[in-house]
Amino acid sequence: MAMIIGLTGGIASGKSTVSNMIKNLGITVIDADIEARLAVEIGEEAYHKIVAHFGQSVLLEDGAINRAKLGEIIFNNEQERIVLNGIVHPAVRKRMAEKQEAAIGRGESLIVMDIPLLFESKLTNIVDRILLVYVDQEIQLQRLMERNQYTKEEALTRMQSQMPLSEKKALADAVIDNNGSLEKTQWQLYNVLKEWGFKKEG
Ligand SMILES: CC(C)(COP(=O)(O)OP(=O)(O)OC[C@H]1O[C@@H](n2cnc3c(N)ncnc32)[C@H](O)[C@@H]1O)[C@@H](O)C(=O)NCCC(=O)NCCS
Ligand SMILES: Nc1ncnc2c1ncn2[C@@H]1O[C@H](COP(=O)(O)OP(=O)(O)OP(=O)(O)O)[C@@H](O)[C@H]1O
Repeated sequence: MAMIIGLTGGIASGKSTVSNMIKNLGITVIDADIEARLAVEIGEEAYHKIVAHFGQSVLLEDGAINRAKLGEIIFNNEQERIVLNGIVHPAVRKRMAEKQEAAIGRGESLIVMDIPLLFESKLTNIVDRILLVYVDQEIQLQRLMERNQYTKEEALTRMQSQMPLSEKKALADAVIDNNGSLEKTQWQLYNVLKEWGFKKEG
């Protein structure tokens, strides 16, 4: 039986950073953000539903989804966010389940699902263990503003559209504190994986 680890956190808490460390160990990581991008490519079912609801104004000249524009709408309006989630999330779940089946078929014993909204979308039942990447709110804000060149307000509206990391902390099986250096984060990751039965080869 494969063990499925749900890797979660908050926006800019360091999930991709940790997920890259996990991939470097040869473990398959299935990334919800990537699947969500693929699910809304031109021609996909979710793409058509987005255009039908949000209109042509959320499209770029080449017809692709204007992610900045759609983000502006949904991070400032909960109702619209619920509509978008309702369109995109079923397709993401389906795509992730297919990739998980394929990894199990290859005989992999540890599979990581990187799901930013694991708690918000009530997906905790699809994983065996939950690993949370945690940072303090101030650092989260600072890293998000820096990475995306957002104003403080833009960054805060995005953070506020998610469950606070302090609440997620209490619901996780293990927590990686990513306030410090990358070395400290890497060390914590090794310890958790070791505790959960992962043996590094070589
Ligand atoms: C609104 C969109 C177009 C903005 O795209 P953009 O390229 O700016 O951001 P990206 O997709 O890289 O997401 C960055 C982070 O934003 C946060 N986030 C994204 N969508 C949501 C949401 N609906 N609610 C809360 N937080 C969200 C997550 O922490 C995610 O890791 C895009 O995020 C989207 O399609 N969201 C809906 C699908 C979704 O929920 N994706 C997240 C995981 S399935
Ligand atoms: N320990 C750290 N020290 C300094 N900077 C860090 C650290 N961990 C991550 N960062 C930086 O913080 C930013 C957010 O990290 P990352 O992109 O991994 O977060 P994320 O949780 O995957 O975000 P999102 O959900 O928005 O995609 C990035 O610019 C990254 O380089």
